[in-house]
Amino acid sequence: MRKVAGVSGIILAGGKNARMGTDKALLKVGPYFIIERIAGVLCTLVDEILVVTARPELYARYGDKMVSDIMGGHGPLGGIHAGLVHAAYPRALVTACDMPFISAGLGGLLIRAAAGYDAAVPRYRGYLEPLCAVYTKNCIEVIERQLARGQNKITGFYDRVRVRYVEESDLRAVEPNLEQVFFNVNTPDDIKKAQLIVE
Ligand SMILES: Nc1nc2c(ncn2[C@@H]2O[C@H](COP(=O)(O)OP(=O)(O)OP(=O)(O)O)[C@@H](O)[C@H]2O)c(=O)[nH]1
Repeated sequence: MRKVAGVSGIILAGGKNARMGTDKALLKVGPYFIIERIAGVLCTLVDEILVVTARPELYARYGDKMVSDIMGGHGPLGGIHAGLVHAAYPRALVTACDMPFISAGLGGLLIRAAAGYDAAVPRYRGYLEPLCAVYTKNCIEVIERQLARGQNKITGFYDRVRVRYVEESDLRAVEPNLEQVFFNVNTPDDIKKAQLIVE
């Protein structure tokens, strides 16, 4: 796959991991840590990788820049905001740090779909997947205003920017196993499921 120039990659790794009880991103699925798998896919697509985390010492080897939330305590949307502010490029492919099976096919499709829009967000089985999506710096200001109102819902600002919703038929054209690519690990049981997939 050819890289689209001028795109950042943002890995959100600032969560509490309460359900897992340990850092999800540093659990292994197959021979690789989850964050290692994600960084391996992102580096085929983007020109820099930012990890948004309060613990840079854990993740330094998986990104070019370690950055912290600027508006902390707002959950993943605070991480998206900080990533966009610190990104060197106007567009960013954003992923959670707990999605072991994200693919270059999906990421590439989202980057291409975002052309002419402020964001590109997949919709799978009727649900948006805002933690595996492309956002541009045009979103920064509206996110700031939303967070300042104490509203942390990731999709809460979508009606104020131009969002390209990437529908299931388009997603399937590049990625037949959508259930797998959007799978995220939250609990010890999820890790067992992920292991079964790679075995
Ligand atoms: N930068 C940043 N990332 C966050 C924050 N909260 C969650 N994330 C990330 O957003 C993604 C989804 O997080 P969740 O699974 O909803 O929450 P979590 O805190 O990781 O896990 P739980 O504590 O079990 O809910 C993961 O990649 C998290 O690391 C935050 O406040 N800041």
